[in-house]
Amino acid sequence: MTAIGIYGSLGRMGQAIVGELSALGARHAGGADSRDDPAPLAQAADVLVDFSAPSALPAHLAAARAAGTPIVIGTTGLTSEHHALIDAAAADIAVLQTGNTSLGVTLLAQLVREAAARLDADWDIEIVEMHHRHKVDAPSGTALLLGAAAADGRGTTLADVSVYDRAGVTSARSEGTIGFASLRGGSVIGDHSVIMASEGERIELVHRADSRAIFARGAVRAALWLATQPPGRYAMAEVLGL
Ligand SMILES: NC(=O)C1=CN([C@@H]2O[C@H](COP(=O)(O)OP(=O)(O)OC[C@H]3O[C@@H](n4cnc5c(N)ncnc54)[C@H](OP(=O)(O)O)[C@@H]3O)[C@@H](O)[C@H]2O)C=CC1
Ligand SMILES: O=C(O)C1=N[C@H](C(=O)O)C[C@H](O)C1
Repeated sequence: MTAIGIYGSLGRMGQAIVGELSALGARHAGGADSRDDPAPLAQAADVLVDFSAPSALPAHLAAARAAGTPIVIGTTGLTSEHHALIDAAAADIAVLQTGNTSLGVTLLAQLVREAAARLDADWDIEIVEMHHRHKVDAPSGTALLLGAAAADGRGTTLADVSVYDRAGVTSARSEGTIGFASLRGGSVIGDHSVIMASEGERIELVHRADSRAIFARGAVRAALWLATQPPGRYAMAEVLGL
């Protein structure tokens, strides 16, 4: 039985993952949180999952790499420096990083890419997300993932077309940009809307998470799949065969 180690094991996601392990045929190899040395867990586990904090990612990746243990990274709020570290680690171990491990969002990203590819640039794309009051990063990792899919569908990159803040802006919307809005409040697990708006009509592609179990099940499925892969950087769509 595959032993899964959890970085961030006492958090909301860590606890949700613990609750899904046995039903999916996995074993709990243990957990590590902010006061723990990440190395022993990396050595004890067949595969790791990380749902902790961006500041912890360099140490978690280094421990996984030193132990030769594959790692699923679900932590969001990552910078380009974090992504460079992930690419470097993927030379030695199997790594899967995603802002959302759910089946629904993985499929939604493909629908968004397809819609953006088919619609002209005069269809404005805006992404709205809402999460619980405890969330610390914005926009959400999922919003960024969906924005990247839309930009990819249009043959560009999110870095070139994203607009994260319109406070104080006095000019009209620039064609081809992708805008983001983040709402925070209460206990909302995670809602995302990709709005494509043209003159006289509007398409809205929406995903609503009712439970963290969808992320936890996706993370465990990803870990079980990743445990058998050679070194490289992988995506959720490969796990789910989408
Ligand atoms: N990809 C996906 O599908 C999803 C991703 N997420 C992301 O997962 C992350 C965690 O979310 P959530 O569980 O709600 O957050 P919580 O705040 O509930 O849990 C975070 C956990 O990480 C631990 N942690 C914090 N800092 C460190 C550190 N420096 N080293 C080791 N462990 C640390 C905390 O331990 P301690 O209490 O000791 O500080 C805690 O156990 C977020 O980035 C979130 O956006 C969430 C849902 C789905
Ligand atoms: O912090 C959360 O809770 C979530 N984070 C992920 C994100 O940033 O997109 C995934 C999910 O929406 C819940």
